[in-house]
This record gives sequence, structure tokens and C-alpha cells, in this order.
Amino acid sequence: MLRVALPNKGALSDIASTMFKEAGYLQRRDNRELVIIDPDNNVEFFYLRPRDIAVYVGRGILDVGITGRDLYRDADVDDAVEELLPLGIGKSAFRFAAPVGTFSSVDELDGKRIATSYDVLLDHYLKETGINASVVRLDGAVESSVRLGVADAIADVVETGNTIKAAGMEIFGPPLLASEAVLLGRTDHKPSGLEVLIRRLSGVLVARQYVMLDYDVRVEQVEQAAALTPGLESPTVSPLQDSDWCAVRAMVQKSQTNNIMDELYELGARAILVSQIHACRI
Ligand SMILES: Nc1ncnc2c1ncn2[C@@H]1O[C@H](COP(=O)(O)OP(=O)(O)OP(=O)(O)O)[C@@H](O)[C@H]1O
Ligand SMILES: O=P(O)(O)OC[C@H]1O[C@H](OP(=O)(O)OP(=O)(O)O)[C@H](O)[C@@H]1O
Ligand SMILES: [Mg+2]
Repeated sequence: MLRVALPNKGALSDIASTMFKEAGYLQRRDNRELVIIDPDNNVEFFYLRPRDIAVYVGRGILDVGITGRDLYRDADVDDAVEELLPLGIGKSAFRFAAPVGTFSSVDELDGKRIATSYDVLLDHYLKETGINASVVRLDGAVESSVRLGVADAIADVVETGNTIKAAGMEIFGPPLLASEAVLLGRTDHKPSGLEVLIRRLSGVLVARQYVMLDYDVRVEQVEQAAALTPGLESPTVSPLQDSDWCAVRAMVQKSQTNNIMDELYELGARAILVSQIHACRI
């Protein structure tokens, strides 16, 4: 049975669970459940602190897990664990911030104190860039640390930037890391069932990213229309009863749907229909 770790609470918990539901797996109904078995898919789910998930996978106790890239890097398990699939959800940036007007570049951090909950990640960055600052490890709410006098700047997760702003701070310097939820696995072991899991999650990613476009177009314009909607392999072109026209069907990127529809219409395509993809295997 494949043993999978999922975040038990926090920013990644619901979105990870939803993704597994969309991939056809059983998920817990009650947030207090810590373990559930999905007998039909031969998978056991363990709901754990997102910060601990890379540790369980790295030590070989669990086969795979979902957590944030930032938390994975901070767990310092690099040799044992690898990213199998980025999931495009739970996106954030790991950034420096300080009270408005105090810092404008990372070089100015030399000799200063930086508060963070991600001390390993920050240490690596400081070593790589040769900045000689001291790291103050805090458990959370690091935005308060400068006002309270324990640090001069912070390094923290930023999503909307609202928390930083509300604390009278601003970000400065380049992001230390671009993070998102990732599927982690062990470097030395590929358990049975893993390939199917990856294929299912990839199917969810594609189903979320693409829509199905159907339209009718005159035969002489079909080449031009197909160039606008090349699909993944090639669009399906079917004859219509009226032999001057044909029907075309292709997957297109959700974000480009309306632009493509406008261009198709200009070209003379009609009955342009968009439908949602619920699931797929590519
Ligand atoms: N708006 C957000 N706030 C916090 N974390 C976010 C946000 N968006 C994405 N994330 C990601 O969620 C993960 C942190 O999750 P979570 O907040 O559950 O952990 P935690 O801070 O260790 O736990 P807690 O806040 O419950 O003590 C990180 O990978 C982070 O990049
Ligand atoms: O840019 P924003 O959208 O405002 O989100 C980022 C904030 O969310 C996280 O805090 P969390 O709620 O996890 O609390 P914590 O700092 O105590 O972990 C993070 O540490 C920031 O404070
Ligand atoms: Mg948090």
C-alpha cells in the first residue's frame, strides 16, 4: 500500500486534499482524522504538519508527501528527497522585509539580525551570497520581531503581502525562493503505485489548466483555424453534413480561451463552444 503524507492544517491542507479528491482518491471528512485508508486505490493517507512531511519521506517512513518547497528546503533532507511534481498551488515567495525605509538592498544586511521560521533556508542563502548576518529563529509571527527589538529585518513567506504591509514593513531585495506545493518522493526508492499517482495528479493539473474548444469552420479556413488551436497532439477535424464546413475539437489553455475565440470568430468560425475538462490522462 502506498503511504502518502498530506498537510493536516494550514495554507496547504484544503488545497492538497481537494487535488487528491479530483484525482479520484478518498479524503478525510473530518479534519481531526489523522490517518485514512483508501482501499480501492490501495493508498494510505497520513495527515501531518507540513513542516514534518519532508522528514517522514526522507527517513523512508512514508513513500511520498505534499508540502511547500520552502518547508522541504528548510528540512535539510536534500540527498534523500526529491521533488517529483510541482503542483501549481499554494504559491508564495520567500522574501526579506523590514520597516519601511530601513533597507534597500540585501548587502546592507551585513552585520544585522534577521528573524525567520526558516533558519536552514536562510542560512543557505546567506552562505551562498556571502552575507554575514545573524539568524534569529522564531516559531511564527516574525513580522513583530523588529518592532519588539529582537531583529533588524525578517525573512518570511509572502503571498499577498498584506501581513507585511499591516506590520508597517516592505519587502526588499530579490526573492530567496519561489515556493509552491510539491509532491516529494525518495531519491532511492520508487514504490509501486507511484507512477499511477503522478499520472493522476498530472491529469488534475492539465484538467485545471485547459478547456475543450469545439467550433465549426469552413473547409478552406481549417488550416488557419488549426494553427490557432493546435491542441496537444493535433486537433480533431470531423466532416459535417454540409461538405463546405467541418467541426474542430481541441484542448486550449484556459487563460487564452477568449483571445482564441475572438481570433476564430474573425476567421469565420461559428458555434464556438467551451467546455470544462473534469479529468484526463495525457
Ligand atoms: N498565505 C500563505 N500563508 C502562509 N503560508 C502559505 C501561504 N500561501 C502559501 N503558503 C505555503 O504554506 C506553507 C506553510 O504552511 P503553514 O502555514 O500550514 O505552515 P506553518 O506556518 O509551519 O504552520 P502554522 O502557521 O500553522 O504554525 C509554506 O509552504 C508556504 O509557502
Ligand atoms: O503575504 P500574506 O498573504 O499576508 O501571507 C503571508 C503570511 O502568512 C504566513 O503566516 P501564518 O498565517 O502561517 O502565520 P505564522 O507566521 O505564525 O506561521 C506568513 O508567515 C506570513 O505572515
Ligand atoms: Mg504559518
